This record gives sequence, structure tokens and C-alpha cells, in this order.
Amino acid sequence: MIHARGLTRRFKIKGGDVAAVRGLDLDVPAGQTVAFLGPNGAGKSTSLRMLTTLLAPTSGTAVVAGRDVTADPAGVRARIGYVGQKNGAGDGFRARDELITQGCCYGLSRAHARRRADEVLELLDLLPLARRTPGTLSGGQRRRLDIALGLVHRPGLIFLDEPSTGLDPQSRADVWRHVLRLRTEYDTTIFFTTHYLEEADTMAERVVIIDHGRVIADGTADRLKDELAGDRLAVTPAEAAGVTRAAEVAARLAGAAEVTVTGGTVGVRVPDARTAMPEYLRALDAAGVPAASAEMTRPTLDDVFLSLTGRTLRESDDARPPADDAPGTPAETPTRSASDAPPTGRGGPVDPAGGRAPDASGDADTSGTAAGRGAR
Ligand SMILES: Nc1ncnc2c1ncn2[C@@H]1O[C@H](COP(=O)(O)OP(=O)(O)OP(=O)(O)O)[C@@H](O)[C@H]1O
Repeated sequence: MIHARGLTRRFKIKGGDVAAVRGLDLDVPAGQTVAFLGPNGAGKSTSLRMLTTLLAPTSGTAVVAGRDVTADPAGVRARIGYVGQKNGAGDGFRARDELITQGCCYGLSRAHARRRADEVLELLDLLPLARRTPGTLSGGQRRRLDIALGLVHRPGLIFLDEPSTGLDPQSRADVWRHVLRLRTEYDTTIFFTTHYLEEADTMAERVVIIDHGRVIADGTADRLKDELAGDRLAVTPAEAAGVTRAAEVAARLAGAAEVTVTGGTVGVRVPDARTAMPEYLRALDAAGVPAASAEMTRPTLDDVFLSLTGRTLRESDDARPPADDAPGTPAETPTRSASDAPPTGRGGPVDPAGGRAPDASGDADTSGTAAGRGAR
């Protein structure tokens, strides 16, 4: 569904230029749900905008839904849905009318567009709200309408740029419940960005992490965590005086890394907690430092990012890619991939459509419109 090689985008800025995306290589098979993660400014939106033809690459190639983004952008737009960070619907028309207009923009007959509008309203549980204007909807309802707009032409692949940002936890869960129906009921390929790591962890079968415009990790969340982060043990010795000794013992465990002492607790990262914990407790007993409590935790995707870059995703929020490709920058971090390729599925049906021209100017297009709406 997505096949990108060396996709690169530079922006001219005062006094230089910014390499927002540096040689993106990506293959996404049909039916896969992929989370695209990275700190602010990592290059997620720029990548999405190139893959959805909203922005012309500076160099590199991408074939999306079987069409080349540069040679046949209209063909790409006819086959994909794109839901940007901002709302796609205006405030003037009723939800159903917005959807019908969107369908017509994609080349559907008015009767077909009406049918599709009703289908997507039902799919997103919006039928009771069909006559409301978008401005009167709640944040979660409006986000579902955005997604409906991206689906009206029945794309086999949908790009969602931060679909749940700014929503309360209940609305986030609701939006995801609907997005996942696309996968289970229609085998839609879903490519989304998010700042919520637990969403990537639970919703995606594959996680791609980008930093400074380059992919630095790619695989299932579990495999990335196993291979790149490891489990964490936290043991509190019965006597505070035993903490230093307990930390020394921890450092000698097989594959031990990142030994920390926080208050009276020793933390250590190990490849597999199930074997390391009994080993650690036995070694502590042998050293005369019995444990009062012991806990093991699975790593998070943030731990994966930390182990790859030395920063947490949240610490990196202000990070921006350097203005050039100077060697030795964090952008040199090699890609790590988990060895088990995620499962594949089947793409959904497609409809013909038109759409907006790619932005070759380099100006940011931050609109949240679905890819076809520019044709209105
Ligand atoms: N039109 C532009 N002109 C100049 N620089 C830009 C432009 N668009 C993006 N950039 C820069 O390119 C880099 C990547 O931006 P991008 O928006 O793709 O990151 P992101 O990962 O989507 O960030 P966020 O999570 O904050 O949305 C950033 O340094 C950004 O400032």
C-alpha cells in the first residue's frame, strides 16, 4: 500500500534550510495498522503530507495505493483518505451535506454520494447528528465527522494525523473504537501519527519511530520493547544500608543496564525479567542483602525511544532537526527493526476521484482537510 524510498523534504528558512524528512524508506502492506511516532518536529506531518500528495518531496520516490505521488498525485488522492490535525468540515453546512459535497468532490454521482454519506454516518455512529452543523458537535463527534469525510470515497488506505489529540479519554476511546472497525470490517490500511504512546502500543500492529527526519525503529511494539528496551526490575532491600550493595549485585546480572537508585529502591534494566528476577533475588540473598519488595515492569515505547536516543519522547518535545546533515548529529541513529514482520491483510475497494495539487512551494499546509476537499 505504501512503498517509499529515500523520501526527503527540505524547507528553506531564513539563514539556511531545514531537512524535515531525510530519506524515508517505508513499506506498508495492505491491511496493516501502522503507528508513526516521534517527538514534536520529528517529521511525521511532513512525511504524511508527502505520502498524501499535499507536499512535493524534494527528492525520493513514493508509490501509495499503487500510484506514484509525483507522477500521478490525483490517482493517489482518489485511493486514499487523509484526516489532518485540524477539522476538515466547515461550520456552515450540515454534517450530511458536508459528506455529500465531499463525495461529489471525489467524482461520485449525487445519488451515490448520498448513499455513501449515509453509510459513513452509520459507520461512525453519526446518523443522529446528520442534520447538525459541525460547529455544534462535541470534539469527539467532530473528529468522527472528520474521519467520515476521509472515508466517503471508500479508500483502501487512510492517513490519520493525530486523530485523538485534544480529546478527553472517553472521546479518544470512542474515536479509536470506530477507527478499529475500519480494520476489522473493511480491512482498511491505517497509517496514523499520535503523541499518545499507549495508543500506538495498543492500536497498531506495527510501530515506526522517526526522529530528526529519519526512521530509527520499526517493528511490532512488543518486539521493539523486547529487543531495544528490555524489562525493568525494581527491588527495595529490607535494610536501607543494603542499597549500595544491591546496586552492585544488580550491575552484575546478565545483560544488566541502567542501574539506578531512587530512594531505597534499586532499578535495573534486563533483557528478560522472568529469568533475571529470581537470579537477582538469589544473588541478593547470597550477598546478605534480603529484599523487602520486588517488582518487574514491561518497558513502554518511551523506554524504546530512550534506549535509542538517550532522551524520552517527552523530553524531546522541543527538539528540532538540525539545519544540515552534519555527521554525528542524532539524525545519524541507525534504523532498528524488529525481526518478525507484522501480519498483512487485504486492501479495501477504491473509487476514482480528483483532488488538490501538491504543494510544491515548501509552504506548510496545516489544513486538516481530507485529501479530496481541495477540489471543491
Ligand atoms: N513549511 C515549513 N517551513 C519551514 N520548516 C518547516 C515547515 N514545515 C515543517 N517544518 C519543520 O520541519 C520539521 C518537521 O516538522 P513536522 O511538522 O513534519 O514534524 P512533526 O513530527 O509532525 O511535529 P508535530 O508532532 O509537532 O506535529 C520541524 O522542524 C518543522 O519546524
